[in-house]
Amino acid sequence: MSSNTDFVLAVEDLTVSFDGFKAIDNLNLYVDHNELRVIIGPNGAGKTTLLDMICGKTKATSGSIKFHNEEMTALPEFTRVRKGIGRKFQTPSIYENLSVFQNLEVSFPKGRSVLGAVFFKCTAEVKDRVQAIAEEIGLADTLNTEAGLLSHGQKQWLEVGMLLMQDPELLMLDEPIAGMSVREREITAELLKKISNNRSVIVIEHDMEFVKKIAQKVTVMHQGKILAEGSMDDVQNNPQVIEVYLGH
Ligand SMILES: Nc1ncnc2c1ncn2[C@@H]1O[C@H](COP(=O)(O)OP(=O)(O)OP(=O)(O)O)[C@@H](O)[C@H]1O
Repeated sequence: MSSNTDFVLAVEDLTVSFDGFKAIDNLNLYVDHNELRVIIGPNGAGKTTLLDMICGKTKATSGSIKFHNEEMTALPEFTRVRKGIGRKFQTPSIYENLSVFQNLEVSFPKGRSVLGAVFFKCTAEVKDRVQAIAEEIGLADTLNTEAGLLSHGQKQWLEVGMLLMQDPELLMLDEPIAGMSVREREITAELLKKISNNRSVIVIEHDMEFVKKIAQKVTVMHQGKILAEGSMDDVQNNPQVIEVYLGH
């Protein structure tokens, strides 16, 4: 299949092998503008590896990753970030000793380094941006709180906010609700729906209750390939999906 310029992300014939083992095997994936895509599949299916390859952490053995029709495979991770690919890892990387405000402030593209932030002049533009993002992630009332004092869920939302400060067009999250309470999961579902109103979001998730809450289109991976793709109903009723994943 040839690349399609209408997609935010077009992954084609993507393969990575580790000592001959193909963790991603000739995979094609297309993500639309403002789409919230959920990727599910058994352990070892290659979900995390796929996100690692899109963000540039893992190099492809072969194949293509196009972001806005621009080939990404040869670009380093930081260049992909600059171009608008944001990735949230499972372990939070917030600065515990800085306030919520400061964490967001240092994530603004111009003042990204922590050292730089000490001397960083807080312009009105940055302040407005911090305020808007803090409201979006539900932390507007905790701007002066030290990040280390936040609840687990709040820390995760702060990290999402730090990524949003860079205004990514594609945001990828790996198991965003791990360790969260029921209430925090509900808030996270709403947050993900909200942020996908004006950007594309890819979420890897194992918790099917959560997937049902947020899913538009679901991609099921198995052995480095796509096993099925479609609505929640489609994939839930797919016998192959039940066999390799949902039936367990
Ligand atoms: N750097 C690497 N070197 C060798 N093998 C790797 C490497 N990274 C991943 N793998 C292997 O590739 C396969 C896919 O792993 P991956 O973590 O992407 O799966 P996953 O679908 O995210 O699983 P989980 O749901 O458990 O997180 C696994 O068999 C894993 O051991």
